[in-house]
Amino acid sequence: MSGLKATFNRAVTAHRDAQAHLAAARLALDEAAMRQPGQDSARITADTVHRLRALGEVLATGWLGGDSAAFGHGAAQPPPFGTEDLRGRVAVRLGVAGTVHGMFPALVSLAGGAHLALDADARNPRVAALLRGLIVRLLAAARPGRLRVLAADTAALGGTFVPLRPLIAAGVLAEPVTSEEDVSGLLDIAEEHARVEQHDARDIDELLLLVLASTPQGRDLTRLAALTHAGAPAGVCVIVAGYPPPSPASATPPLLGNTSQIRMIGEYAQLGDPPGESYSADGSGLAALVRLDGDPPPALIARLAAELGDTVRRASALGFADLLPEQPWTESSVDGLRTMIGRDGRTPIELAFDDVTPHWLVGGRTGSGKTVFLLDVLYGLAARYSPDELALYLLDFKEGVSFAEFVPTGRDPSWIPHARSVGIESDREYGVAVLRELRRELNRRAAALKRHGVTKLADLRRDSDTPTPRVVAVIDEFHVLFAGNDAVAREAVTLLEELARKGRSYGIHLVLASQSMSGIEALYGKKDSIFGQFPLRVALPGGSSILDPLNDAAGGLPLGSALINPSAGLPRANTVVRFPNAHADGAQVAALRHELWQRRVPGARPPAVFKGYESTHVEDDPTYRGLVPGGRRPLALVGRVVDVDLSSAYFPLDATPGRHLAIVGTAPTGADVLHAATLSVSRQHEPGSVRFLLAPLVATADTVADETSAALAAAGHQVTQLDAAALRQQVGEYAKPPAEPWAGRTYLVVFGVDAAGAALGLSDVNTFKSGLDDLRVMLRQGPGYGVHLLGWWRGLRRLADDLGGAYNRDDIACLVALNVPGSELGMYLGVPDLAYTPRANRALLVDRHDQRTRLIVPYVRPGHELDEGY
Ligand SMILES: Nc1ncnc2c1ncn2[C@@H]1O[C@H](COP(=O)(O)OP(=O)(O)OP(=O)(O)O)[C@@H](O)[C@H]1O
Repeated sequence: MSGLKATFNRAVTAHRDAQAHLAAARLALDEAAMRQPGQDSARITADTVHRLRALGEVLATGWLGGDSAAFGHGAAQPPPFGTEDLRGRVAVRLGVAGTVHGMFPALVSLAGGAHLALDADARNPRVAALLRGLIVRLLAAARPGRLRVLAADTAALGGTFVPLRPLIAAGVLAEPVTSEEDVSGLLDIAEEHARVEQHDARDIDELLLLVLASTPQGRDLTRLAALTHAGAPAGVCVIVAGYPPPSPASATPPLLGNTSQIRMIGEYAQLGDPPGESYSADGSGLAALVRLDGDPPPALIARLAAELGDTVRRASALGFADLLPEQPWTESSVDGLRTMIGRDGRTPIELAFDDVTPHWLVGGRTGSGKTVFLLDVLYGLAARYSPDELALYLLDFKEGVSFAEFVPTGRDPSWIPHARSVGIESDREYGVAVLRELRRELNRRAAALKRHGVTKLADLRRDSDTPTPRVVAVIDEFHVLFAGNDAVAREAVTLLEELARKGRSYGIHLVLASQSMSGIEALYGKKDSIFGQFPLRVALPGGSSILDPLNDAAGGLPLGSALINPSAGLPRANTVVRFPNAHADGAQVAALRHELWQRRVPGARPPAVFKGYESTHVEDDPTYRGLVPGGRRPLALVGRVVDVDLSSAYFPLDATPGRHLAIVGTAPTGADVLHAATLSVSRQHEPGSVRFLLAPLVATADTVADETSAALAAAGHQVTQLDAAALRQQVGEYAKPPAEPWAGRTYLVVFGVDAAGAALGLSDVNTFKSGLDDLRVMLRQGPGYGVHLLGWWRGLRRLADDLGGAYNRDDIACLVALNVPGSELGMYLGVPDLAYTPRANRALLVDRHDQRTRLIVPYVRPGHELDEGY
């Protein structure tokens, strides 16, 4: 008993000796600020907060029985706001303890390698309040930038930290994690932090405070224990509730190091001996029960959040402008490209496309900030390097507008002069077209190196006057490319593999971004061969799948931060950076884009743009506008090819048997395609030199047929309307050799050929031949006399029947398939693995004579609604 009494005396004497009146005054202040429930918020002034912080520091230096002289700051001159750098131990108040001699603050040693454990978890409201109070006190005491708090609450799903929400909202406190998986992620971050701090022999840069509202289990508890043993240089402080966990007597939980243990006894707490010191001779801790401070009043938290939020924002403010160089376009990309992408604490972090990290893999769940991160990178690069040093290919597969701001629009004519092609809501086929284009560029560069007799791109750049910019190709949601084990996916894999393997030597760099890698590995056993070439991994929140399976540090990342790993995701190579939100700085981004655009060389071309959702009109096609009479072979234009340049999709109609056009499918777009094909051939003939026989056989096409007829007539062409019977008769005529070969071309334009089935089935009374017999002869011989059929069939079966079976399918060599199932089409064409999925605004162009198969955007008339029912 006398030992205990001596301890009390020591505690109280320490205070008395150290200007007890000052301590008492501060205690009173503390009580006023922290303990009075329902306190009038008007009384909590900035001054109160300042003084609270001051108290934090005084308490920190005035450990019981320690250096009492440290109290000598004097109440009149409280230490300045947030001064604690948390490099060594600090003492933080838990509550008050009392003896017969009076009350004194009960302090616990934290930081500097000291930790705290509570035997009840945060489901105990007093424990929850204590955790909140400790976080508030430490935040209040810490110098801005010196303390980072990560909190986990699997016990109450985050409820423990709800009262601290103003601090979370202000960015002072990271969003607490609530799942065991995310707790593992926090431990990863803490371990990484410890490793980095220990490595760097200098003082710790930042204290990481890990607050766990309950004790993790199994391996994670072992990891937590290891952190408590890591010592002061690790810069980690653990506060864990619910330790030791209830466990069978046989299983002893891993021992925590340098940890004060608190035992909850009803509404009191019993404080164990601080690490390395003792209150008692027998090691039983402080022999006075501690009445824990209650919750910090909400108004106080709000004030603190406002002040700290401001300071934090100012101290660590990271705006889009911070990523930009002083002067645009001054860097050379000979040895690589580099740009700043954000900060780790206060340290700026640069990433590079060079020999070490030629390609990047970016992962993160939807909404994790992938687009923003990519925009930061792209604008950072575009501001540093001129278009002679950098070219961009941007490809986005998702619905949205990731890269839309890089291309001119009706409202804003500017574009990023580095952008060569931009795909928005792209098709997989467009993706493959871009990859093919990149391979062509790679081959061009390989040939140029050979020609110049050099082996390195840098040497080629020195030897040649032609700029050879480094190429960065960004593919957002690239997993879409692999969706479906078909020819498109296979080609994409092959191209990606080649580009990833050889790109480094030729200055072609890939950035693949995705929300998920699952599926890709299952489909192709090629994960390693492709992704092994992507040493730089950028994991945003939820992006662990791009890291090594043992590296789940991305689990607890807050929005606006990314884990950078230049070792293909291996654990222990992580750096967490914060990156600015380019979306939030819209005006600055637009200003930069305009500035770069103004700097473009005169005559620079805007990027080729593919917008997957946009329909296309023949009138806008430069090829169409350039058509004039007199060409050697008339071209029937049907749409735009889904390729990098969106080239015109057409069929040359020459004298080869079978040069006719069949548009197939029930989609009303069929009539529009026929309209475009007819108008395009009409532009290539002088009026009067050609005949158009127009058969509108189905009601759905009447409007289009009338428009076609009117447009032809307006252009001065001769147009004759046919019904089914007249069509049958004309087909009979054209099955015979004309009296005068090459009297001029004739185009039979039939809207709904299938509707002529009955008429074509009739036999000629003289020749006994059916219209179908005549049709087949006409199809073979007609082109030789300048007769071409342009027809829309609504079913593939009807077309096959009209031709007399698949054997005759070359009799109409030019096909535009709309909503025809890929398997049916493949069977008809004799191509079993045909990769075609019918969808609105797309068609497949097949030219049987030159073995061309292309996905196209078929022409529609302006105002045509996209077909439904796919
Ligand atoms: N650095 C940041 N700081 C603050 N907020 C950010 C930051 N980066 C992104 N955000 C916000 O997160 C939200 C999602 O960002 P973003 O659109 O980039 O995500 P995403 O991963 O591309 O999502 P999705 O895949 O659904 O398109 C946006 O509202 C954005 O403002």
